[in-house]
Amino acid sequence: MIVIGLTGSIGMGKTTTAGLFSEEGIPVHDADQVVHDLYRDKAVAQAIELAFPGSVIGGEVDRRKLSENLAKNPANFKKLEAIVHPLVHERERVFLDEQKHASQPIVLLDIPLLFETGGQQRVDVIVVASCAEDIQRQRVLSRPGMTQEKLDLILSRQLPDAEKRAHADFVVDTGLGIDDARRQVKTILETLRARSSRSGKTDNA
Ligand SMILES: CC(C)(COP(=O)(O)OP(=O)(O)OC[C@H]1O[C@@H](n2cnc3c(N)ncnc32)[C@H](O)[C@@H]1O)[C@@H](O)C(=O)NCCC(=O)NCCS
Ligand SMILES: Nc1ncnc2c1ncn2[C@@H]1O[C@H](COP(=O)(O)OP(=O)(O)OP(=O)(O)O)[C@@H](O)[C@H]1O
Repeated sequence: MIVIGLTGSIGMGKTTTAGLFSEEGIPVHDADQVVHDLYRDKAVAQAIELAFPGSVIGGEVDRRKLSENLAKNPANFKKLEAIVHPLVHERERVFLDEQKHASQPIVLLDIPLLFETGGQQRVDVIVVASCAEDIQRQRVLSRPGMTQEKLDLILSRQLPDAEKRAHADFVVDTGLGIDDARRQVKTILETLRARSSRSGKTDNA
């Protein structure tokens, strides 16, 4: 099974690109989505309320409250990540086991902090979603509740885009529109399938 690791800085188009892989029949595991789901879990919400009082509303983690806390004290990111990341990794392991049992030839892990958390070890191929910085800022700042301060805070915790691209096996340019990105994704999959059928032939020779 080929495990693709898809990453990219905030607003670069990871989720959209993951959706294009999904359209092509590739099973996708989305770490950001897992975090959002975990925040609705009672036990997780309790642990986060203990560490960050006032960040749980109605039994669920309120991401806006949590963001306000992090903006006041960015050192708290480490404390939050220590609670959340092991749970995300556990979900990821379960997903990979399930897909392996189902004999899926290619799967995709959408991991925003792939490089920052040593995730390169867990994947076979790295795809980076990227676009020009002005497009990225425009996209992110148009989101409700997003501020320049919050964007800068998140960017300060992410490996710069140029470094991500330098370490990628493939880059999907998401600044050219959805049809172009779809074509790029199809080409990546064709390349991976051709590679794996070549290596299959070599193994059997
Ligand atoms: C900071 C939080 C509250 C902001 O929530 P919000 O709904 O506004 O944003 P969302 O979760 O959609 O993330 C937006 C972007 O920020 C990135 N981001 C999120 N957490 C982090 C982090 N710890 N370090 C760097 N970038 C991060 C995301 O990957 C994404 O690209 C939330 O992202 C969070 O709880 N993060 C901690 C968990 C984490 O590390 N997630 C990353 C993937 S496992
Ligand atoms: N190929 C594309 N063509 C046109 N618009 C795109 C493309 N990819 C992404 N976008 C747009 O850019 C915005 C951000 O995309 P998306 O949510 O996929 O990014 P992300 O990297 O997952 O963001 P985050 O890091 O915050 O989770 C969305 O409005 C999306 O529609």
